[in-house]
Amino acid sequence: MDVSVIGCGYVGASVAACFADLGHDVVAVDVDEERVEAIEDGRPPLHEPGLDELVAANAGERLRATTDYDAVPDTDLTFLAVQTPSNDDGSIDTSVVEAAAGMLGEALAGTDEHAVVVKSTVIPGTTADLVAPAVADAAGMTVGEDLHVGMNPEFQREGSAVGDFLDPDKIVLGADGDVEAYAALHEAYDPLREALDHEVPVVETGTREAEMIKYANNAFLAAKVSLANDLGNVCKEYGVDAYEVTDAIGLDHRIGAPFLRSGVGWGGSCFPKDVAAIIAAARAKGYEPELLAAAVSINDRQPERLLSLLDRHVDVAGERVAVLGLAFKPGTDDVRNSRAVPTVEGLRERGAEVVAYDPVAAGNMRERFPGIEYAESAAAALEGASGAVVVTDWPEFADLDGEFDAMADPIVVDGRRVVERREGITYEGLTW
Ligand SMILES: NC(=O)C1=CN([C@@H]2O[C@H](COP(=O)(O)OP(=O)(O)OC[C@H]3O[C@@H](n4cnc5c(N)ncnc54)[C@H](O)[C@@H]3O)[C@@H](O)[C@H]2O)C=CC1
Ligand SMILES: O=C(O)[C@H]1O[C@H](OP(=O)(O)OP(=O)(O)OC[C@H]2O[C@@H](n3ccc(=O)[nH]c3=O)[C@H](O)[C@@H]2O)[C@H](O)[C@@H](O)[C@@H]1O
Repeated sequence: MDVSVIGCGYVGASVAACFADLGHDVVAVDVDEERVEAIEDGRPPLHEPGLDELVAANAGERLRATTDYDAVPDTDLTFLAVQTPSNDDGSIDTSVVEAAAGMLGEALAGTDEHAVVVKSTVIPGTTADLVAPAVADAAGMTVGEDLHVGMNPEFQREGSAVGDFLDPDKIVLGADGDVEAYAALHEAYDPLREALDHEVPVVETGTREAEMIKYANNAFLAAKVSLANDLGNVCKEYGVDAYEVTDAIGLDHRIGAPFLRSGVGWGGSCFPKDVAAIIAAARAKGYEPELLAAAVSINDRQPERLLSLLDRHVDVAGERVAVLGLAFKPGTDDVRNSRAVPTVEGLRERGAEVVAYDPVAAGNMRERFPGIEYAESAAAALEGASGAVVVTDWPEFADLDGEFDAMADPIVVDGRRVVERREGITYEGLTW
């Protein structure tokens, strides 16, 4: 099948490379020349484990990249995978999707038939009410006749995007009853399902439902972590180990073990953006989503709770304090909405001299905080520090041991339950 993917970011690049590897002829389109050049040269346009091999293996053959939309009409199906950032009030900014839909429509003018599928995360109604008319008007096509429109949300995580795409828990196909759109999506996904040794549930639904499934999925997971944090904060007040509690409740199949790790909270490019967007969308309709709003405020509070535990042991004004971990989660250099940002801000407000360490994310955090010190290793960050806070659960922090002896005052406040408690350090867990 000939497939085009608009947008070569985290989602678009991995989706394009995976579909090519599964045997489709894929053309990836982006306005960013560097990303296009990278793919054309056989290099991944961004860091994502496994993407390098897939791009190298398929570039120049089943995977091509271009800045030119003229390549699109030769394909049968186009996925729109451009960014959907937040407006200042948290609502979704659809201007990039709308612009891409218009460009796509212009390129499709004169085409006999085409399927357009939104992969970006968008508020219910965006596909049917904004994208479909934008493409149809620019192309001079008619939705449901020669233009088939669908919505296929993506559930991959950063750091495991390729693996998640190739072995999904579910495939959601929204197409408002358009048989041709469902058929095109099935044709795209059939090789993936055939390559697996187990069945993948395929949910055929409407475009609004598909859009909402994506938000509900992220909102549920974010709220699950916030509930674990809320309960964890209660545990801490009572001297109860929240991890023993969540390990036990996670055994109840109705609860499930994943996403119960309490600590300094959730960050990244998606949970904060998507929870804010669905809250804003609810409010726009006059509904107050109280539980989701509480999930956000609990999340916003956790970094300050982390620092207040440090305050119990040391007045950090004028003192060197180590921040271990800057990425929003391990396995990535992404610092967008990382809990390290409010943590560093809180330390600086207290007058601390911050020395930060992250195995890969220091470069990105330097753009946000150029004025703090960045250490080359956790050991170097800890040396002479009067306190340390752990913000990211990088596995290497679990191996720290004698390094704490070089601290001026070995106070360790762990926001991720990754450091081993040991003799000789004053250890505080955020929720244990
Ligand atoms: N990052 C992730 O792990 C996940 C993201 N999503 C959703 O997928 C969507 C895309 O996210 P990312 O890939 O992270 O974004 P990104 O910002 O990494 O990539 C978007 C790409 O689209 C390109 N682009 C923008 N306008 C264009 C146009 N008119 N024509 C062609 N290319 C254009 C940009 O240059 C950029 O390379 C968002 O809605 C996001 O919420 C969904 C699941 C996972
Ligand atoms: O829409 C998206 O873009 C993606 O958002 C998340 O993926 P991602 O943000 O890459 O990372 P997660 O592994 O979900 O972690 C998100 C945040 O939650 C935190 N978290 C996660 C799990 C947990 O138990 N505790 C916890 O604090 C992590 O530290 C991290 O800051 C979802 O897991 C993906 O399914 C979704 O496709």
